[in-house]
Amino acid sequence: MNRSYNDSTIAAISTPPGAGGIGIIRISGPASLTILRSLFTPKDKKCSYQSHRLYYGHLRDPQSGRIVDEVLTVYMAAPATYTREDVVELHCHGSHLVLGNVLELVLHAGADLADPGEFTKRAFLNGRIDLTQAEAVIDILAAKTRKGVDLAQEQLSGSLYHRIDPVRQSLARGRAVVEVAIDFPDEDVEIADHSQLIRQLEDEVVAPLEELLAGAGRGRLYREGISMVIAGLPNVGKSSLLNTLLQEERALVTPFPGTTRDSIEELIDIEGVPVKIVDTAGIRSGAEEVEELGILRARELINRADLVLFLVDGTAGLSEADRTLYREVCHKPVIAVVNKVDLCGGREFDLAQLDGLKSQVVISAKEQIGIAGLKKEIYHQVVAGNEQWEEQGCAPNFRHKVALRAALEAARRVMITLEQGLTYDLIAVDLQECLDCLSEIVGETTAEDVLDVIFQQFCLGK
Ligand SMILES: Nc1nc2c(c(=O)[nH]1)N(C=O)[C@@H](CNc1ccc(C(=O)N[C@@H](CCC(=O)O)C(=O)O)cc1)CN2
Ligand SMILES: Nc1nc2c(ncn2[C@@H]2O[C@H](COP(=O)(O)OP(=O)(O)OP(=O)(O)O)[C@@H](O)[C@H]2O)c(=O)[nH]1
Ligand SMILES: [Mg+2]
Repeated sequence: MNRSYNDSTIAAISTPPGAGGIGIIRISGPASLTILRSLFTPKDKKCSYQSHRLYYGHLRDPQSGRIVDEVLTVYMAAPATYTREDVVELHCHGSHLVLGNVLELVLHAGADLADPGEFTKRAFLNGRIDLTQAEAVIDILAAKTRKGVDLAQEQLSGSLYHRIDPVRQSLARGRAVVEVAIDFPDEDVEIADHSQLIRQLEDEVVAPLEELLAGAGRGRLYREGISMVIAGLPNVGKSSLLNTLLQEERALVTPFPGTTRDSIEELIDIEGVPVKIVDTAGIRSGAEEVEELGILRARELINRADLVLFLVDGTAGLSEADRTLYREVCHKPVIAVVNKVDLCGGREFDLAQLDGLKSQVVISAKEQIGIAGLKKEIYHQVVAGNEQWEEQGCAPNFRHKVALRAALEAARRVMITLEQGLTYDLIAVDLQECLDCLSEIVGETTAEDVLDVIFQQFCLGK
């Protein structure tokens, strides 16, 4: 598909701000080569700018003739480029000041500053990639774990598109059959076999859509991750556990209760799931003012958490205060973690007294005992009941999920109408509705404002 697009030439710094070895300015559009010629003095004066070849030389301010940077440049001729338009890249020294100077010259030579995501938007509008692939580019840049990157790379290579496209084809075939029946009512053209059409819808539309929808939870998990709060009485070892999970002395640890006041958040990767760990102030009554504020915040964080690690001190035994705190957190998914097992000689602590507790782990945060088991238990809790996520290939995002759901509803309506032998007009409408929802996912009928929202999530230069 080829959407129309304006014929401006755009430019941006495509490497991150700050100092780096190399910084790249990317230019896309019909004036790219003219702009290159006007700024670049190649070492080889007879250089012919063959496509996809790197050329050494200097960028100069055309007005003063002053050298702005020593560079490598590449011209890539349309359509075999990232955007399908003529593209030029200027590989400069990675100083933001140098890149700023060069960009200014490029804009002066006739380019417009690219909007965030505009290069990728052009790749989409010019039909090189579909919308799910463009979204995958965002996901690659935003992924928090290697697994997240893997899933995004799969989607970039078209995995989601290739799951949705056959469903669309099947719907289009079904629609053709129904339309013939609508167009020739007098000739008594009937859909030959309702049950066959129903079967086709079930196998080729409903089942694949259900499977894709089931993967949406997985998409959310690996994209957004979960928030896990470490909660417990003062001094049970919460900050020690944070440090051990991070393998870094991030939080202060002292033998004095009431050490942590402000909450501390850090991200770790548990089997590919981004887990935000939050260390909180130990909860107790009668604390002084500053500590009390920390405790208030701890309670808020517990309420917002996806998972609570309820930490208790294995040497001290389960106190009344522990029980009270447990009652506060037990409306959440909870793992009870018995700490300081190095001091209590591996003696298991009876947490059966805690109502409804399903999961318990024994560790030593200080001596790093039982940490692998704890991580396994965290992962188990996070995917509980969704183990099939491991095997599935696609990870639809929220936008895909909403459209998949609407498509599925429309497909089910078609089946019901067929079963009840109602009019073909109704069937045609719902088939089209289903098709439209899927076309929206891959970007063929997506409204301009939705596209804007998607591409605004990109960073500059992408
Ligand atoms: N220097 C540089 N590195 C980069 C990029 C870039 O734009 N510039 N990329 C930017 O994100 C990524 C690479 N992605 C790309 C994807 C497609 C095409 C491309 O030219 N595709 C054409 C031609 C393929 C071919 O030669 O067969 C096509 O698909 O038609 C280029 C880069 C990562 N590294
Ligand atoms: N022997 C032993 N000591 C531990 C263990 N975990 C923590 N400690 C000690 O317990 C004390 C309190 O540890 P912290 O990690 O500061 O405890 P906390 O729960 O963060 O305390 P607050 O921030 O005051 O709520 C420190 O002296 C730690 O060295 C453990 O597994 N074994
Ligand atoms: Mg602490």
